[in-house]
Amino acid sequence: METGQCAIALGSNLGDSLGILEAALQVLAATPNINIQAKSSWYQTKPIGPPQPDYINGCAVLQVVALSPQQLLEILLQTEVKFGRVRQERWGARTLDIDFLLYDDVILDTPSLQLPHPRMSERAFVLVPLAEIAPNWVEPVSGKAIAQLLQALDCSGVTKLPA
Ligand SMILES: Nc1ncnc2c1ncn2[C@@H]1O[C@H](COP(=O)(O)OP(=O)(O)OP(=O)(O)O)[C@@H](O)[C@H]1O
Ligand SMILES: Nc1nc2c(c(=O)[nH]1)N=C(CO)CN2
Repeated sequence: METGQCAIALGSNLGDSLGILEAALQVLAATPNINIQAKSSWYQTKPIGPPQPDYINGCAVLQVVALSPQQLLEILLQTEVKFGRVRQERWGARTLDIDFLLYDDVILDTPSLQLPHPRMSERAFVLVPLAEIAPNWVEPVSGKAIAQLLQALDCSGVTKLPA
């Protein structure tokens, strides 16, 4: 059966963020046709957007079997809902945000799903953890590897948490 490699970013800045993020990864690991191949450290990050508490962010690489990009997005959105995500202000505080970053070298531009995630390359809170687990993955729009994209960013607001 067809397999794919996907990268996701997770973030939380409301409630027991670390507990929520770990539990979300467990839910994904227990989902049929999804295997977690790598998981980054967690990072405390300064909020981008409106004033709000610091976030905890991290990334994971998933191997998926017989799941289209749209099907994986649905699973990620359902997982957000499970952890009480209520959609409010754009870029405002949330218990769980999961962004779908990459699916192999797929480029997609539909109303419900854009791949690669269009804002990933400008976000140190995404690229720092992703570079830890997938530094050589080439972002297909820029043609640049994650580690190379990261060199252009200011990472001063991103602090690794102890394991
Ligand atoms: N690559 C993607 N990952 C996640 N959601 C996406 C993606 N591309 C499009 N979407 C759509 O965007 C919506 C998610 O928006 P959401 O409110 O989570 O954005 P945000 O997290 O506030 O902002 P940002 O997208 O800048 O991280 C989803 O309903 C989904 O259909
Ligand atoms: N540091 C940080 N800032 C953010 C984040 C996030 O995950 N981390 N998510 C946002 C909404 O997508 C808006 N701002």
